[in-house]
Amino acid sequence: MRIDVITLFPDFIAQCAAFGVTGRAGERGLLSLHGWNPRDYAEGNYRRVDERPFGGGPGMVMLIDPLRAAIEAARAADPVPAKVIYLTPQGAPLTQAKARELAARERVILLCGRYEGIDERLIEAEVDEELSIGDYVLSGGELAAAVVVDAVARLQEGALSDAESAEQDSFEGGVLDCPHYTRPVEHELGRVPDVLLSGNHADIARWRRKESLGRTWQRRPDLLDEAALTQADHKLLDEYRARFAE
Ligand SMILES: NC(=O)c1ccc(NC2CCCC2)nc1
Repeated sequence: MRIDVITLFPDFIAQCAAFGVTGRAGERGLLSLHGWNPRDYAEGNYRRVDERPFGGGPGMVMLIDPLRAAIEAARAADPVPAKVIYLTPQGAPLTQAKARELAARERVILLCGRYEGIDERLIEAEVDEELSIGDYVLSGGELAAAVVVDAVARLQEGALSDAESAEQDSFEGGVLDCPHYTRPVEHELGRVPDVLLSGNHADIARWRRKESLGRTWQRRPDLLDEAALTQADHKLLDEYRARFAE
């Protein structure tokens, strides 16, 4: 997968993707990341990329032309067509399902704004989708872009070893992850649940599913409504809830 990022701070994105799973995905040729700086396409002595907003008000707005030229340069760098995604609080929420959809694409161009945002005419003309990583405001779209890069990189085939498999992801199947334990079995903070030591894989899978469902019920009941629960799931959830009825 190829990701082009339009940003005033290309090094920022390169650094975010240089470590761990994203770094390894790059080394394995599973993901290629390219930064395009609108300032390289800005004209005039000061190479302006922003200007004051019409209608007054605080802050600055990013100019159309440097952004448009950077997007065109990114498009021209590879024959594969790419959708342009603008990271903004006004965007659709990024979910694991959306991450999987993006991870299946050959190319994506991520557009990062700064200041108060970008001229609306550029959004209308060049942006295919607007995405938000959460309901809060950041000083730039770069952190949101880095989150998207991470979420799609780990989903590239071969990015995660079997031990790290994305199949058991939190939100996989729309429910939260179960608790995880490792050695030592006994610790001053407590003991590992016996079922996980039993070697009985059916019991372990059942316990993990029950914990995932139970935690989702407790912490994110909104997700539970969306998740397609089987009859067996409902039984597990009843068992989990029974703990609190006593
Ligand atoms: N929640 C988010 O995904 C998000 C994205 C961009 C942003 N700030 C950018 C947007 C235009 C100027 C700064 N803040 C928040």
